[in-house]
Amino acid sequence: MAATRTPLMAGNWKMNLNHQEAVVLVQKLAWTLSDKKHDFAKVEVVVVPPFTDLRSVQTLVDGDRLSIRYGAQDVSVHESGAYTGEISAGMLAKLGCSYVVVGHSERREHHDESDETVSAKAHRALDAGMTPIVCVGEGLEIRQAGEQVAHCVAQVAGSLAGFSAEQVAGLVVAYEPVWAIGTGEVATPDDAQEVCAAVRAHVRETHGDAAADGVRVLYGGSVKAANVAGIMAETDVDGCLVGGASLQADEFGGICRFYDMPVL
Ligand SMILES: O=C[C@H](O)COP(=O)(O)O
Repeated sequence: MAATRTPLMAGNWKMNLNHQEAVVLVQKLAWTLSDKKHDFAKVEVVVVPPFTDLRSVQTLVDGDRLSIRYGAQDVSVHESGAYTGEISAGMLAKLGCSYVVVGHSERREHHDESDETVSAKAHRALDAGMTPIVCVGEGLEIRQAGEQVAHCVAQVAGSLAGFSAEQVAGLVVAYEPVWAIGTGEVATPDDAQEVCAAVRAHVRETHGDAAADGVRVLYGGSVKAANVAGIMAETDVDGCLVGGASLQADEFGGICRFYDMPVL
């Protein structure tokens, strides 16, 4: 983690928690962090609930003037129209979303999303004033073949197609090795650093120093309060995209306060 970039902890709830449960969790998280006098300027805290929870989260965040930010798990490539079941970037922006996750491995796997689709979604998010969190990552076979860097860099190249250097500087890329998602199989800090550094080096090559120094690269995959400090000690890891552990306020609160945690 470099001092020039604000660390970002984003909790991706996936398809968990209804809108009432969402309010309870965000309230608990806010209390937990406020108890510890969390400085949100020091570590940015984001929750990424299902679409159906967003309006309730917005009402709570606005009403209680919380510093927690929130985002959506996906967005349509289309602006509006006859696309049943789709949610547009404009709708999400209107709900006060700051971030949109695009190209999560579960979307790439279960919905066949290509880098081209991911790029189109990232453009929609950015055009609507939100920050895309662009996910990349390799499956177990690619990891075993030692091709994780080439694979992830290619995904980044495809997913960031058409973005200017200035735009890339404000983006977030999340490296999530698929074999470490929800499995308890956390990548080592060295594994995380290897790919995060390669992503940044690629951005430096294609978009220049300002973009490479600005883009935040997160790690995701079985992150917990107990292992977050070691991961965050790596130079090119600027935060975490957290799944399961973000469903518990205490655990996610601990992750957000990684600097209080022991390095294992
Ligand atoms: O978006 C989050 C990631 O898929 C990681 O999920 P996990 O923390 O449950 O392994």
